[in-house]
Amino acid sequence: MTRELRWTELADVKDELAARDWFPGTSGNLSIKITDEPVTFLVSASGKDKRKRTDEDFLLVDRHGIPAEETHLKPSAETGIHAQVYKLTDAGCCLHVHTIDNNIISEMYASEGSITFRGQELIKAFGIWEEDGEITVPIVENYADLEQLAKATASAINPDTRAVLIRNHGITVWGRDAFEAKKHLEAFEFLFTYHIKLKSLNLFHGVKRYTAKKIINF
Ligand SMILES: CSC[C@@H](O)[C@@H](O)C(=O)COP(=O)(O)O
Ligand SMILES: [Zn+2]
Repeated sequence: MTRELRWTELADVKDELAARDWFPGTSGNLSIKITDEPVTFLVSASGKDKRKRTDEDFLLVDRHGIPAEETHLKPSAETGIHAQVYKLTDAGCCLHVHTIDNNIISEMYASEGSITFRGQELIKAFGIWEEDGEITVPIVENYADLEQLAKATASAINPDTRAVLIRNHGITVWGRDAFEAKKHLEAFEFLFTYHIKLKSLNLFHGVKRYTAKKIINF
C-alpha cells in the first residue's frame, strides 16, 4: 500500500476516534508503519487538535522516532513509545488515547501492575477463542521523563501484550494494521467501561444492603 493510502487510513481512524471524543485537550497520538526494513512510520504531529483534519497531521519518522525528512513539524512527544512498539511487536499501527475510563482502570489497578479480563465475549476481538481465554494489560507509571516512559512501556511488553496502560494518563494499543489496532482499542475501552460500571453497581448495592441492615438493626 502506498504512503498516501496509509496516510488516509490513519486520518480516517483519527476522525473516527475523534467522533468518540477520545482526544480531549489535544491529547492522544497515532502512527502507522510505512516500511519494514528499515522501519519508518507516519506519526501525528505534536500538540495538534486531533479533531481537525489537515495536511500537516502526520510526519514521517525513522525507527528512533526522528523525522526522516525535512519538516517544520514536531513528532508527537510520545513517538518514542510508538518506536518501541514497532521494535518489539508485529504492529503495523499504534494508537494512544486518554479516556476517563482507561485512566480510572489504570489508577484502580496500578498497585497490582496489571489488569486481567476473563469471561467476556469481547476477548475474542484479540483473537483469543478459548472458553476460558483471558487478556492482561500491564500498567506502568506515568514518568515525566518520556525516554523513561518509553523504556517502562517497552519492558511491559511480552508476546501476548496488545496494549499498555500508563497510570492516570492513557492507553497505548496496537494491531497488525489500522483496522486491528482500532478493533483492539474499542474492545479494551468496552472492557474498561463494563468493569467500572459493574464495580459501581456492586458498590451501590453493597451500600444499599448495608444501609437496609442498619435500619433493621435500629
Ligand atoms: C495535552 S495532554 C497530552 C500530552 O501530554 C500527551 O500525553 C499526548 O497524548 C499528546 O501529545 P502529542 O505530543 O500531541 O502527541
Ligand atoms: Zn498521552
